[in-house]
Amino acid sequence: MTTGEQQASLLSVRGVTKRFGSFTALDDVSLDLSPGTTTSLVGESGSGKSTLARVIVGLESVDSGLVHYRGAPVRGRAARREFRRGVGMVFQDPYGSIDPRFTLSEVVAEPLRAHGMYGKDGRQRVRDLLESVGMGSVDPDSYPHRLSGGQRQRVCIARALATGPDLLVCDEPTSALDVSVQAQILNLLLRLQQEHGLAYLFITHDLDVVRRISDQVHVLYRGSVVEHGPAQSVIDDARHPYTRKLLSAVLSDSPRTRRIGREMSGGQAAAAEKSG
Ligand SMILES: Nc1ncnc2c1ncn2[C@@H]1O[C@H](COP(=O)(O)OP(=O)(O)OP(=O)(O)O)[C@@H](O)[C@H]1O
Repeated sequence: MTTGEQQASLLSVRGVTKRFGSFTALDDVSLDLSPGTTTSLVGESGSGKSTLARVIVGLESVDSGLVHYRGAPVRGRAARREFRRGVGMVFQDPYGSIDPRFTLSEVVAEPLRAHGMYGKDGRQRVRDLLESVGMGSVDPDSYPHRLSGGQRQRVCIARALATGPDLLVCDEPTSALDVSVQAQILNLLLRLQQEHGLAYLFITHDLDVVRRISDQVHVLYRGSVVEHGPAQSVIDDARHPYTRKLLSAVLSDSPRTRRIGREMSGGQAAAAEKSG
């Protein structure tokens, strides 16, 4: 890659290798994320998707390789801090991701406080964030125990957006939710992407969802990227045998994927997003 290409990408992963003991979870992985676009990461269970997501957001160290953010290596204290402010993460399990001892406003305010951004208008900022994820009618001083999975995931998304990131890493953000709620959360993420110009790195097992939301797809197999490219061409014209196998195994036209597809399409999207 040239320096010019590296500057054009919002986030660039270069030659990342990650081992757990003698097991190589990621083997020389590279990928680039462009501003405002969605890149999906697909692969069977254990292929290294979550490990790559964790490496990208700095939750996991690497054995070799480097992550560049906005054209500069994420190295040193100042760069890591800027990176943490610019990159949010949404996890799979909205129950495990929120500490039940804190109120909703405390949960959402946490990254603002960590980055010294709470300030005089912090409370209003938290309200605006909750409003932007469809939680404006919920008391911000209440505790999360009564919230549904979808509502919790909305709070997690508000928290991930608190510092004004330009990239969200979403590790199967809907797979722990009921099918109808999955579509609502996906529609919410799509709306937020449009409103804020967000880039997404989206990990999912659901290739129907990949088809609907992705600009680019990377296919991981045993810790290596075996195929990548525009979503449509990877899905419709997969070159690697593993991708073809994965597609035929997962892209079955199941009732579940058909239903998400219906709920995400057309005019139902806005209505579907409202409750969740
Ligand atoms: N902390 C760890 N210690 C040891 N091995 C680990 C650790 N984290 C992940 N692994 C291993 O690395 C491999 C990749 O795991 P990872 O969770 O990244 O896969 P994945 O593609 O996200 O799978 P899934 O779709 O099931 O979440 C797996 O074999 C896993 O057991």
